[in-house]
Parts: sequence; structure tokens; C-alpha cells
Amino acid sequence: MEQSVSREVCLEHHPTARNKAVAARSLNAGSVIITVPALSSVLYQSAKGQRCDACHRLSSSTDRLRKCTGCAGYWYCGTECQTKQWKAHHRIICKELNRYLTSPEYQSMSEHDRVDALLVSQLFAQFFPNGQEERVQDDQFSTFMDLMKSPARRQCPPLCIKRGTLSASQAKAQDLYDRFGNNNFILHSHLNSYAHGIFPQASRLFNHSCMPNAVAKYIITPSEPVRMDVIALRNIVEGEEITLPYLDPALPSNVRQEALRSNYGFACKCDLCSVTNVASPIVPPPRGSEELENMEIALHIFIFGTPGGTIHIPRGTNYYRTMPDTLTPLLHESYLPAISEIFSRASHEGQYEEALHVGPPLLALYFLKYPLNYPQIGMHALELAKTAWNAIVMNVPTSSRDDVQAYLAIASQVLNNLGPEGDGDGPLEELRLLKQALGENV
Ligand SMILES: C[S@@+](CC[C@H](N)C(=O)[O-])C[C@H]1O[C@@H](n2cnc3c(N)ncnc32)[C@H](O)[C@@H]1O
Repeated sequence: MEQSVSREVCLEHHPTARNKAVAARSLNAGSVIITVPALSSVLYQSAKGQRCDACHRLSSSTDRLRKCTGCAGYWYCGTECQTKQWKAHHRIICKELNRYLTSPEYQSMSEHDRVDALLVSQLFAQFFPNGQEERVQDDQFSTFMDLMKSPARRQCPPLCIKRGTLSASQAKAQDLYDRFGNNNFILHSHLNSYAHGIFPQASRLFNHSCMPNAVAKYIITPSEPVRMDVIALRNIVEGEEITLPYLDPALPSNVRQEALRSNYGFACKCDLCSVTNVASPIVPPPRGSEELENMEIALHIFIFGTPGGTIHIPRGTNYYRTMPDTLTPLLHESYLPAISEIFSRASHEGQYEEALHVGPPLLALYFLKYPLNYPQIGMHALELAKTAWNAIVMNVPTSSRDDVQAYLAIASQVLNNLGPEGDGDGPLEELRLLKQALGENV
């Protein structure tokens, strides 16, 4: 049976995942499929004092954050955010926070688990402010309680709330925590992760694919809860399932399968998993060898159509379906991390020739592993464009304006499809400045 959610999406039956989100009408690439506010979120330790704990805006020299004078552990951009969080949950957490953060239980947790421990505490404080009996009525929270539980049942950490109510609350907290593993999101700005958040409507709707046709981005607006926008990566036809990636599609297929099975309880049957159902066992030839050089040239030809020189935006999709067997070693789990490490180091240290030698095969590999318009493709193309531009400025003979323009064209297509997200400026502003430097109309 079909259940309408909005003009864009409806829910249909799924044989094992309860429901699936389906396009209620044709959706264009780049369109916002849904926009939903966070029910609750917690910053990573590294973002504490840098971002407002409530709305996530960054501190600046003109807009400094002020810390809560009660606990000195939560920071706000103004009284509006502070008052909202105080009323929602901080009045119940504040007095306990310092004892909690220094407790042996909290100290022994991983960074990921610490963030979730505070998140479950916030949720409990907000919706069971008087202990476990009285539940605050809220549509978003009801949707959260209707979410599927994680198959990997993990014990809920102790809560950061008054000691007296702790033992009675733990069973209820477990009920909340059981939904964390397969529903919570990692928030990012320009692809840098900075928080965990709960977006019940998005969790209720979207199943996973390693070749998704949509991605989540986060919108930060002063004094408002952070929002998730789900964006179409490509045109989606009416009736097609809309999917998100629950993990990085570029991970080796055996790593993806294992993570999806243990954290989410399903065996992925997406196109990518059914084509490359095992990670390549063949180790690629060593860097510097002629064999690897030839393999990278073959990859370049396969994706970009030419053995080198100027790159044109690849128009195809699903390259993994027709990839020649000779390229299989490049799917080995060691290849992608090694080549991206070389690129980052070389471009950072000004070794432009080396960076521009490994950068294009890395870009080709991204086209192979990621779906059309996947943000990582655009971010790497932008890095390549900046590296090629810096090389021109430093008179490195192997770089040309055509190269910069070609990388910029790819970056533009992908990053404009994604649109503004996270903190202001960022990649879209870098694109604009680089185009300006090239003398292009911006
Ligand atoms: C965030 S929920 C997705 C929404 C869910 N379909 C619903 O009706 O509430 C995540 C859960 O959906 C199921 N799921 C998600 N993607 C799936 C897929 N590709 N194949 C099978 N099950 C999937 C798994 O049980 C997973 O733990």
C-alpha cells in the first residue's frame, strides 16, 4: 500500500526493510527532495567551543560564542540558542555534566560513543523530563520511536542526568539507544564531520544503496536547529526508489557488506554489490613500476576517453558494469588510500608534478566507485584544479590552463548540483575565486 509523504515522496512496502521511499513524481538532479530539522544533535569534542551547541554556527572574531556559566561545557552564539537548549534539555543536564565527563565510564568510551552518550542523555532529558513515566508529546519524537531498532543491540551508556532517577531511567534510555545504531547521522560541513544528529523523518524514509541517487547535506542557520536537505544526485523518475549511502561507497565491497550486515542487519543487493561482490584480492603493482603506470593510463582511457592530456567531463554512469578485468587490481583495498595519501601530501607540500601525476587517476577512480555527481568527486576535482593553478603560478611546465578549466568544469557540475551546505563560503566560493583568477565570467 502506498502512503503519501509529500509532493516528492511516498512510502511503499519493501519485502525486508518494512518500507521504501519512492519518487512521487519526476525529480531533477540537484532538487531538494525533503528538508527536515534535527530532533537533537551533539558536537564532536573537536568542535566544542568552535560551534554553537544549538545551531552549529561557527564562532568568529565578530561573533564570539559564550559558554554556559553553569557547566562551562556548552557554548552558544546568543541568548536565543541558549534559552531554547536550556528549556529543551540543558536544565536537566547542566549540573551533572562535569561529574559525568570525568567519570571512568565516560572516559573509557570512544569518541563516537561519547557523542552518542550525550545524545541519548539530551533526548531522555527532553522527552522524559520527570523520569520515565511522563513523555512529552511531539510528532518528531513519535516518528523516532517508530523507527526500526538496530540489529546489533549495544548496552546504553549511563545517562548524564540526576543520580536519583538514573536506575529507573535506564530501561527507557535503552529503548531510545536501541534506535541509534541504524538511524543516526554524522553531520558534516564541506565533507568534514563535526557532530552526530537525529533526523527521524529522514531515517523513516530512506534505505541504503552503495550507488545512491541522493545524498544528505546539512544547512546551518543562526538560531535555528540544523537542517538536513536530501538532494537528488541525478534525475530520478517517478516510481523509482530514493536511496542514501549509509557509508562511503568507495570502501571495498567486503568492508561495506560486513558493516551493513553487522550495523544494519541486511545483505546489500544494490547494483554495485552484485557486480563487484568481492574486494579484489590482487595487490596492484608497486608505485613507480611500468605495470602500474600502464594500468593507470588504461583507467584514464576508460573513464576520460584519452590516454592523458585534457580531460573532458565523463558523461557515462555505472562504469563498474563495463570495467575491463585488467583494472581489477586498482579495486584492491590498498590502492585508493595509498594514492589519495600521495596526492594530499604532494599537493600540500608543493610537489606539484607528483600531485598532478597521481591526481587524475584518483579522479578516474572516483568516477568508477561513486555515482554521478557524488560530492567527493567534486571536492577532489576542485583540489586538482587548485593544484594545477598553483603549478602554473610556480611555472611547472606540465600544467596548463586547459587542465585547470577541465577540473573546474567537473568540480562546478558536481558542487553546484549539491548547492550551498554547511558553513558559508567553502568550496563554492573557492570555485568562484578560481574562475575569476582564470578570467572566466562568474
Ligand atoms: C534508516 S532505516 C530505513 C527505513 C526503513 N525502511 C523503515 O521502513 O523504517 C534502516 C533500516 O532499513 C533496512 N534497510 C535499509 N536499507 C536496506 C537495503 N538496501 N536492503 C535491505 N534493508 C535495508 C535495514 O533494516 C536498516 O536497519
